[in-house]
Amino acid sequence: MSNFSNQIRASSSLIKRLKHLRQMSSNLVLMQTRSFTTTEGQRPTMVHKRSLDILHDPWFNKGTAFSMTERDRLDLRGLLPPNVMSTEQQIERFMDDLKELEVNARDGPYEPNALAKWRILNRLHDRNETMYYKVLIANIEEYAPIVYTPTVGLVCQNYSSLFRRPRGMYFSAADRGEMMSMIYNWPADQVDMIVVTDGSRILGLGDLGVQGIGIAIGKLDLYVAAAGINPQRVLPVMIDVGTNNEKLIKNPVYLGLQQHRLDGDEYVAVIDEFMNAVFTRWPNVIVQFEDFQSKWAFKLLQRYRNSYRMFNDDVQGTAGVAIAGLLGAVRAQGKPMIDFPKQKIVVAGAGSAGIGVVNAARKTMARMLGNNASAFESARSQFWIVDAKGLITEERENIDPDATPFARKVKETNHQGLREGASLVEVVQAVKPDVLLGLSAVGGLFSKEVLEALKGSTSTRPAIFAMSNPTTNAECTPEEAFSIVGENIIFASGSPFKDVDLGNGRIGHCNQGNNMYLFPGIGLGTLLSGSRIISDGMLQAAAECLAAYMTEEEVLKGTIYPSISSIRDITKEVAAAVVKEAIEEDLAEGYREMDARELQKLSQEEIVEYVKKNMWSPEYPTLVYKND
Ligand SMILES: NC(=O)c1ccc[n+]([C@@H]2O[C@H](COP(=O)([O-])OP(=O)(O)OC[C@H]3O[C@@H](n4cnc5c(N)ncnc54)[C@H](O)[C@@H]3O)[C@@H](O)[C@H]2O)c1
Ligand SMILES: O=C(O)C[C@H](O)C(=O)O
Ligand SMILES: [Mg+2]
Repeated sequence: MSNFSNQIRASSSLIKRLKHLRQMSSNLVLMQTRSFTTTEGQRPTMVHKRSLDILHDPWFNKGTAFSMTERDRLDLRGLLPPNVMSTEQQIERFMDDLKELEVNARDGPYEPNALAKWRILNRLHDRNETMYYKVLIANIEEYAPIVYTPTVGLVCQNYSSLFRRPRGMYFSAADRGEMMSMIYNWPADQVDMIVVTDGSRILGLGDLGVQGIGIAIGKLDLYVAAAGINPQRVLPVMIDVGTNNEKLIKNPVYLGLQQHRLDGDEYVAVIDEFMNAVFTRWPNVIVQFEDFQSKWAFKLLQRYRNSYRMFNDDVQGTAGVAIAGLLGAVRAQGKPMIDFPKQKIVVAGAGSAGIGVVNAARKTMARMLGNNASAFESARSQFWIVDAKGLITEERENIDPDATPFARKVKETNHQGLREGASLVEVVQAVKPDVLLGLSAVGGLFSKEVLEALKGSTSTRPAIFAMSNPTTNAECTPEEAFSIVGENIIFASGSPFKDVDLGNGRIGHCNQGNNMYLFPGIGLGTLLSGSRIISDGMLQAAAECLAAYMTEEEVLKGTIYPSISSIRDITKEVAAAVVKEAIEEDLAEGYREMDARELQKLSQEEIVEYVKKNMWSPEYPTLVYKND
């Protein structure tokens, strides 16, 4: 009996325990269901789309809020900026932007509605590419300053707020080991042109991190508008290795990795992995490096230029544009170009752009002087380089190896009454240069004192190149240059300025000395020649073509660069010059049905025609549905 009652007691307690367990598990289910309901709001939605088709579908798009798992499973990895955001952060970003609209729209004193114009154009770009490029090409003079320099700088500064629909690809430090598979998330089978930046030096605006993608987009707009590269075959890329901009690291709505930049071998490994991935998928692509800080610009150029089809626009494109302008300035003095090696040139700025220019200018001078060792040595002495620490001489401590060949010798500086670290004013006063060229990113560096000193120039027509971007970083304005130095000068700036009214119907012409006159033609010419690399000769041919584009009459009037309204024509000519040089150097391997042997047979006119025929124009094709 006791056994029986014991059994009853045991089984009733078992039943109780079971009941309790059931209750607990049903509570758990309830809790799970509740928590599921509160965090997600609904059961998963089944989608039959992937990749850009989701991002472009307003029903499904979550923008930066796609989780990493979703990004992986929906083939979105790399198509969005790396920072995964909550809905609250997204809304904060949107509201900030909406409320700041009026304050942010202005770009300097000239353009009160710059950002508003950019937004309208950008929306058109998202909806209808053909129409966008038709508008851009037909109005290039008016809208290049919006989609490109200078407003693109303001766009990059505000990109975390302005970001709407993603464009291009993002590879981040967190994607190491994944890039080869991520590159296949890009929906186009063929890509001809990539512009890549790591955002470390955007124009003269410093480290803008992931927001620098705007500059790659702006450069590719010119590739399409000026060079006729098919917009379906361009790819803007941002390599986000972090940022050293503390404001961005602390900004809750920043779109990029909120960590300091990778450096050293770790950094190089990321860029190597990216290059390997893109050239594996698209062996014929051309990669333009843009706005990398000088520290890496030269190193990466040397690392890749003999094995990949790549170039650095800030180092090589800028150098070519500056040489064309410098040769124009010689002609504008009524002298033959061959007099270039006699020019005394003071350069303010020893970064990727400044050093790129002096290296190329020295080589050009040396070639004119006979292209031997003594010519090369004598060309060196035509340059005086001033950086943030003043004149660079042999006595400079920890001198940057890229600047070393241009360090002035102590004997020379003593002779001129100069010394290590002499100020820009002192250098201009002592040297009395023919040319004062600024690539310093310091707005107003060519102060009243500096320009006054330039009045002592020994040139009959001194030239001022205020090449830093954007507008606020120009070393001086054309008004300052013409009013202080005199009417008989040559003036060029990196960002566009209006011509100056000198009174009595005379105008002071303001040239735009920007690498936009070369990079589209360098890219197009390389593509159409099928050259495996971009040689010095091809770059030189591009620069000489730009220099020769201006007539004697134009140059004598002070116009040393073409108007942007003819950028499509000048790009065609530059591309043809690049193709021709590639053929002459036996680098041209051909493009599509035009093989290397066919290319060899083309005359100069036929090369130009070949280039013209291969430039894409924005026309609607007839679309036909194909069910495969
Ligand atoms: N017009 C164009 O086509 C074109 C092309 C490339 C670059 N840029 C412009 O050139 C500028 C520089 O680019 P970067 O890549 O060489 O940048 P960078 O930061 O590497 O170099 C800037 C250089 O300027 C020097 N500098 C700073 N303050 C100075 C001062 N007070 N006096 C003299 N020198 C000073 C620095 O020491 C450094 O050597 C940027 O504004 C960029 O937009 C223009
Ligand atoms: O982007 C430009 O307008 C020119 C140049 O590449 C720059 O970095 O300033
Ligand atoms: Mg640049």
